[in-house]
Amino acid sequence: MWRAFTRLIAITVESSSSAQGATPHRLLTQQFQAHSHQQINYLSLLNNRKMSSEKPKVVFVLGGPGAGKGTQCSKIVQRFQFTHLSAGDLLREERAREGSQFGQLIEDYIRNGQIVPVEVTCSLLENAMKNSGKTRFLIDGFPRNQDNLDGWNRQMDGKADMQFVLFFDCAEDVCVERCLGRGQSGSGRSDDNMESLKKRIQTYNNDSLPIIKFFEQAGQVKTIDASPDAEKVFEEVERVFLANGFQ
Ligand SMILES: Nc1ncnc2c1ncn2[C@@H]1O[C@H](COP(=O)(O)OP(=O)(O)O)[C@@H](O)[C@H]1O
Ligand SMILES: O=c1ccn([C@@H]2O[C@H](COP(=O)(O)OP(=O)(O)O)[C@@H](O)[C@H]2O)c(=O)[nH]1
Repeated sequence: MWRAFTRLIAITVESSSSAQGATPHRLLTQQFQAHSHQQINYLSLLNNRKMSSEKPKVVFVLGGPGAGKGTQCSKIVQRFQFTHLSAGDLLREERAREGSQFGQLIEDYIRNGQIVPVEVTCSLLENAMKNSGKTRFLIDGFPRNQDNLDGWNRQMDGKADMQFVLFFDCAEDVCVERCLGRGQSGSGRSDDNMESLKKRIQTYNNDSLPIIKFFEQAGQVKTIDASPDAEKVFEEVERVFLANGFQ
């Protein structure tokens, strides 16, 4: 049945532009929701370690594709005691995992610049948090839309303390240039090309920016100008962490 489902997804992606009033994302999500309930449980079963008794502290790291989130997270990890969890990397790992039931689904979403249903992403994040045995996390590239935010609140309610959102503010043309540069220097990513990038940017503007605005209205966003070179950007980042009590 799952194979039939993934085939259906591929067909849906191809043909959905002609479907009346239905975006590819909506169709994919509907198909996913209709079939996912039995499939998803195994992700929860992957974890068999217990989380430490201290409630984990989480910083959400957001910004456009190529804004420099991953680059800055590596620097934060070197300077402060944080564990970096990139939602995109976890999805790519799951896609590559032999026997994964979600491989094709993840690939379809990523290539189309769309956002994977939260049940998959949030389970991967929660498992990674538990398995790390650590208590301070940078959650990079998540939550990216309302579905992500709702899913996180549902699944992680009472299990983690979100400290703030680190937002890398970066002009669209700079983001595009950086992603294409990353593709040319051998990222091997199936979405570091102009065609996927257009869709990723559209998704970012339509779905992710409203989430950043939501956090901003709640006074939870620390905005960093991501346009200077990486060292300069990190000077600002470091200031934010120090000002928020991290050593
Ligand atoms: N401040 C910066 N200035 C110039 N290039 C950068 C900067 N930060 C990151 N890059 C480069 O841009 C590309 C995207 O950075 P990355 O950290 O992977 O972004 P993201 O995780 O936001 O997608 C990489 O090739 C990286 O080396
Ligand atoms: O929570 C997430 C994070 C990533 N993605 C998918 O993974 C892609 C790459 O995300 P990543 O954060 O790795 O890269 P970025 O777009 O920020 O460069 C996105 O376009 C989405 O298709 C997703 O569906 N949910």
